[in-house]
Amino acid sequence: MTSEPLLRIAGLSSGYGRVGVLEGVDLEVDAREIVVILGPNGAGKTTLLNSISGVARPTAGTIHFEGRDITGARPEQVVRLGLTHCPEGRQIFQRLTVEENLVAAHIGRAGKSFETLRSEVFELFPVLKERRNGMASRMSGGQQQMLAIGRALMAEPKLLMLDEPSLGLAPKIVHQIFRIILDLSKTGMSILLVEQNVQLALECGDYGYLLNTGRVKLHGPAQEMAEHSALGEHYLGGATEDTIHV
Ligand SMILES: Nc1ncnc2c1ncn2[C@@H]1O[C@H](COP(=O)(O)OP(=O)(O)OP(=O)(O)O)[C@@H](O)[C@H]1O
Repeated sequence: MTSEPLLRIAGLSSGYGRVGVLEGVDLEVDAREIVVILGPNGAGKTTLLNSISGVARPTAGTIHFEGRDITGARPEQVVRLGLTHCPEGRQIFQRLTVEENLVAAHIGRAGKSFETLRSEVFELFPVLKERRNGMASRMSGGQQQMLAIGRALMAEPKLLMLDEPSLGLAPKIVHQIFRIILDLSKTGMSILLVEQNVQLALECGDYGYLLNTGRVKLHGPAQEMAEHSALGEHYLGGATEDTIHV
């Protein structure tokens, strides 16, 4: 018997108001898995995360999390179920301190206290502990990204959705962020990762999906995706019509 995936998306169409973006997207994330979503600008990657987290409204299809139908659920309901979205662009409170940012992100979802969660975040990102009383706006881009991930972790996610965590960061910091993603996965957390850094994302991930013009164009185990010639074609605009399962 095959077990139910942690997240199961079937035939999802979604967008903003009358603007349709996604069409017929099928995607699954298993427990402890790192699933990577790739695709050129405007492909619909962020819209997919927004649809799961309740920011964009699905117009067709279903989203199940731990077997529960969450299609069209509100963001605060989704996060309470253990699905946390760390959005693109490090959306942190610039005028609050590191500590205050973490306090504001704590929703008291499950069993762990604020202090325990904060210690876990500080262990993962020692620099946040060092700068706990410093203003977020005074930190570097990499440190702000760490704080954004730290904030997401304060909600105790079972599935963490990360939207382009490496965007605009120096290579050394990017590697550090990917190392953290792997470490989080080892703790049993599932990760849904949107990335423009294709090579690194597929090295780190278990399974990949390529989106283009709101549809899944290619999907398969990360290693096989990395070797697939169609991956480059989609980035260069030579899209094929059907979904390829590698
Ligand atoms: N709030 C919005 N209202 C209307 N249209 C939107 C909104 N946000 C995004 N779009 C449109 O939806 C389409 C997909 O955008 P989306 O941000 O999901 O793509 P993406 O793959 O994440 O791209 P990028 O890598 O550039 O962030 C684009 O055509 C974009 O203009």
